[in-house]
Amino acid sequence: MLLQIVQAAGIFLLSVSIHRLFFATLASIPGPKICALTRLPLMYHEFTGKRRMWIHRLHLRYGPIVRVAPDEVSFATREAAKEIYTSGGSGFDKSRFYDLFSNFETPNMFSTLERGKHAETKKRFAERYNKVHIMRPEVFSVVQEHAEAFAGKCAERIGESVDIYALLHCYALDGVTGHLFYPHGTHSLTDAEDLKIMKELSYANGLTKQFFQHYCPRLAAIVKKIAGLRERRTDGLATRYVLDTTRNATVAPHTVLHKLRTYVQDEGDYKVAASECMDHLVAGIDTTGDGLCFLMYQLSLPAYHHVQQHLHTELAANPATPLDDLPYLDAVVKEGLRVFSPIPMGFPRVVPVGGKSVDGVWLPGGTVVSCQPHTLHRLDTAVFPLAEEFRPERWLQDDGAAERNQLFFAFSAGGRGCVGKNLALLEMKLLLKEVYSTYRTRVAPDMDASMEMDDQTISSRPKGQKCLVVFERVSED
Ligand code: HEM
Repeated sequence: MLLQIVQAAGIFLLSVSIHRLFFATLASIPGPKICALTRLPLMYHEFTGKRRMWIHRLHLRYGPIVRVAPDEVSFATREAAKEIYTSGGSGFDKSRFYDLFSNFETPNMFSTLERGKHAETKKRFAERYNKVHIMRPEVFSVVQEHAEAFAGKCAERIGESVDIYALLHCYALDGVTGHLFYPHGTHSLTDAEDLKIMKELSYANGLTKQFFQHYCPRLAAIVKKIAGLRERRTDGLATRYVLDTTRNATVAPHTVLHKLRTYVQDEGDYKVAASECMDHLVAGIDTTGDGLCFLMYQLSLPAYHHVQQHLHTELAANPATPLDDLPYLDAVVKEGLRVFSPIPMGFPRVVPVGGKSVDGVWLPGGTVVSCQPHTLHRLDTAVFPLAEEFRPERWLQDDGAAERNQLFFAFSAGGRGCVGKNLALLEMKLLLKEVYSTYRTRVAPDMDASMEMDDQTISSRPKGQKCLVVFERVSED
C-alpha cells in the first residue's frame, strides 16, 4: 500500500514537473530550469535578503525577461514597467505580499491589493502630497526647520566623527511626522525620547519573520499567539505614538491627519487613520534616511570630492534659487536614487484573470510579475553607460534624457507609485543644500562599518547601520 502511495506521488510529481518545464504557458521564458520546477530558490533568496541581487544576476545571464519561479516572472524593460504599473489606470493589482503592510489589523492604501479600492483610499488624502501642497510655506518650513537642526548637529561637531546613519534617520522621521501630525511631529534630532522611536524603527530586523508571515500566514498567527510574540516592527513606542496622536492630538489644518479625519465617521474609525499614518511614517523614514545616507557616504569618498565641489559651487552661487532650478543638485539626487535605490527590489503585481501580454509575452492570469529598480537602472547600458558608476553628469546630457527618465524607477510609476515622492525630494534637496552650501564631508578615519546595501523586506539599508563622516567648513580652507 505504502509503495503504491509513493509510486502515485512520484508519478504526480513527475507529470507536474514535465508540465512546468515543457508545456506550461511560461515554459518558453528563459531562466534556470530549477525555477520552472519550484519556488524554493526564490524563497531561499528572499529569506536571506538576496532576492534582488540574485534576480539581477539572472537578468544579466538570461536577458530582460526571466522566469524566477513556476508562476513568477521578472521583467527589466520600460515597456514591461509601463504595462505592469500603469496600464488601464494604474496597472495590475498587487500580490498578497502586501498583506504584510496592514497595521492594527486595519488595511491602508499601501496594503490594498485591488486598484479600484486603492484609488478610493488615495482620493482621501493624495492632495496633501502634491507638489503645490508640499511647497506651501507652512509645509516647506517644517522640513526646512529639520534640515537646519541637522546642520546644527554638524556644526556642533566640526572635525569630529559623526554617525550620519542615525542623524539622517532622525531627520527623515521628524520630516514625515511633521507632515503627518504638525505640531505633534517628532524632534528626534534634539529630543531624547523621540530618538528612541527612531532607534526602534531603524535598527529592527524583521526580514525572516515577515517572509515567514507572508508564506505561512496561518502558522505565523498561531506561533505569534502561542509564543506571545509581539515584536512586529510596528509594535512598541512608534505604535503608541501613532495611535495616541491619531486619536487625541489637535493637528494643524495642513497636515495629512487633518485631511484623513474629515473622512472619519465615528470613534472606531481612528484606526483607519492610524493604519494609514503608521504606514506613511514607516514608508518615509528608511527610504529617505537610507537614500541620503548612501548618497552622502558616496560624496564623502575621496574619488567624489569633485562632485561635492561642483555641488558647493552651484549652491553658493544660487542661494535664493528654488531647489528645482538647481540642475546639478537635481542630478546628484537622481543619480543617488538610481545607484542606491532605497527600495531596489521588485514590486510584485498579479496578471489579471484571463491573462495579459507583457512586453510581447503572453502570461496567464494569476502570474506574479515585477520590475526591480536595481536592474532597470543598470541593464540597458546604451541608456546607462558605465551603469555601476556614480556619475551625476549623465542626467545633465540632453541626449538620451527621455530614455533615462523612462527607466528611472526609484519611486515606481503610475497611480501606485510613491505618494511621498515630492516630500522625499524636498527633504533630500533641502538637506543637501544645508550641508553642502557650508560644509565638506569626508569619510571618517574610524569608519569601519560596511556600506554594502543590505536588503530588508521592502527596502535596503547600509549593512553596518553606521556611517561615520567628518564635517569641515568649506570657508576654513
Ligand atoms: C527617497 C525616498 C523614497 C523612495 C525611494 C520611495 C519609493 C517608493 C516606492 C518604490 C513605492 C512603491 C512600492 C511598491 O509598489 O511596492 C512607494 C510607495 C509609497 N511611498 Fe514612498 N518612497 C520614498 C519616500 C517616501 C516618503 C517620504 C513617504 C511619506 C509619506 C512615502 C510614502 C509612500 C507610500 C504611502 C507609498 C504607497 C503608495 C500607494 O500605495 O499608492 N514614501 N515609495
